[in-house]
Amino acid sequence: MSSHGVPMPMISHPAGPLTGRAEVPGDKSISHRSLIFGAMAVGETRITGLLEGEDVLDTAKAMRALGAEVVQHAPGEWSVHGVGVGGFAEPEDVIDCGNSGTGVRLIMGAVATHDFAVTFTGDASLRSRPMGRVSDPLALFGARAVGRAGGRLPMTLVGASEPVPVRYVTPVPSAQVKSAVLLAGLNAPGQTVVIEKEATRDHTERMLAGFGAEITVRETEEGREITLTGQPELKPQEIAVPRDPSSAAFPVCAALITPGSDVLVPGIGLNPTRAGLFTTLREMGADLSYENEREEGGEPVADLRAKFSPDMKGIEVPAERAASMIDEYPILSVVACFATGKTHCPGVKELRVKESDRIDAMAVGLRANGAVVDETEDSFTVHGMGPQGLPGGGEAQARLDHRIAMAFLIAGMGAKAPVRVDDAGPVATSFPIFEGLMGDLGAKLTRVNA
Ligand SMILES: O=C(O)C1=C[C@@H](OP(=O)(O)O)[C@@H](O)[C@H](O)C1
Ligand SMILES: C=C(OP(=O)(O)O)C(=O)O
Repeated sequence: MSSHGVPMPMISHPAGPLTGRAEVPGDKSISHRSLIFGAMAVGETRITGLLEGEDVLDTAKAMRALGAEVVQHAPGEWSVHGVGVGGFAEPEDVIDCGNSGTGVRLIMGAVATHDFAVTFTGDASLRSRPMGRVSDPLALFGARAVGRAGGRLPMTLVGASEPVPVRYVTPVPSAQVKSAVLLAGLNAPGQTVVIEKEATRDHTERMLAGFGAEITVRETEEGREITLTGQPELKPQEIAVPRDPSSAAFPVCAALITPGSDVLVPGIGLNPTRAGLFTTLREMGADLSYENEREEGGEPVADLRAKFSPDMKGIEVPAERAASMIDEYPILSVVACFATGKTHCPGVKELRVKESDRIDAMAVGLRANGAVVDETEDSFTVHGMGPQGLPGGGEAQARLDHRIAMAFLIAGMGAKAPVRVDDAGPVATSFPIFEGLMGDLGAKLTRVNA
């Protein structure tokens, strides 16, 4: 079920070879930021390759509600006429961010240093996720938040009328928390400093610098320290959004586990804060190569070529790598079923507060399809079954989580028997063309009645 629909069950049947070219959509993290930063610049930002998934479309609506002019000109081609830092207007209604943690947390940051109140909500998944991790640091700027028990949405944020700059050490490895503080800092006078002990994706730092903000990053004993000078005039940009490595993960992993496959996934951003899955797969012995390596918009980019890999081995995934592949653990746990030996993933407590509890969702769904998975509060282990792979034949619950739905649909392609997913609707939040794209490669996905 998407935030507005009925459940859409889907069955993924064991597939023949998957072959061809998989042009995945634009990066979700960069798409949200293009719209939000564009809305805070003075003048017109033009965007190509924007991800038109539900999460990003909800952010576009929110930017309109705050006073920016956001226009779609053609598929993927958008413009945002920004209102300048400090220029947002009080929205007339509640802001509904649907399924998107990134959307709600970044927008909460962006409005926290404006002198008005905004009420935020989302779908059942987003309403279950913790927002205190954002409202706590925003209180340091002078904002006040009232939400449901446990810091859940709906939540009303009363912005600071006289914001002060903040120094904040993030207590969890989260680019959303870091970004919320930096966005609030944009409209506070003086320098806002965020320190993160573990580096998380750095799109906010890179893009704000591109928009002309004064932002510096240095390594200190405490961690990675980011200093932003408040109240800049952000200059509008031309942004070409690179293709999303988190979406590329699905056709890549499908090829690795499906006999005879050879798939090319062109133009994928390999920013080191995002590319942990591909490093892990190569360590496991996957036949995954980077072709035509180049730079685009200051980011490393390559075409990924993935081939069926019957000789993968289970590995210990370093905990330090977790942030750089945090959204990819569901699909990694599927690939791990097809490797020989155990794959152990420590340091992944954050998976418990995503769109679903992803450790539990994967463990339960994989077990229902014949795998052995152990879990602790902050880790899990998949007992690989070697090239004979996953038996399949079971159902998995998507739990309003796009990555869980897609991971199990990919599992069915390499499994011995079909895998049924109770609801493929959430896939549209980040990868609206998934069904057609995988079908064109040779996957057999069928929609069934609820
Ligand atoms: O900043 C971002 O764009 C994101 C940060 C990550 O969340 P956390 O900040 O909660 O780790 C990630 O899981 C999410 O898909 C996108
Ligand atoms: C965690 C994710 O997204 P968000 O936090 O933006 O809902 C994701 O896309 O895997």
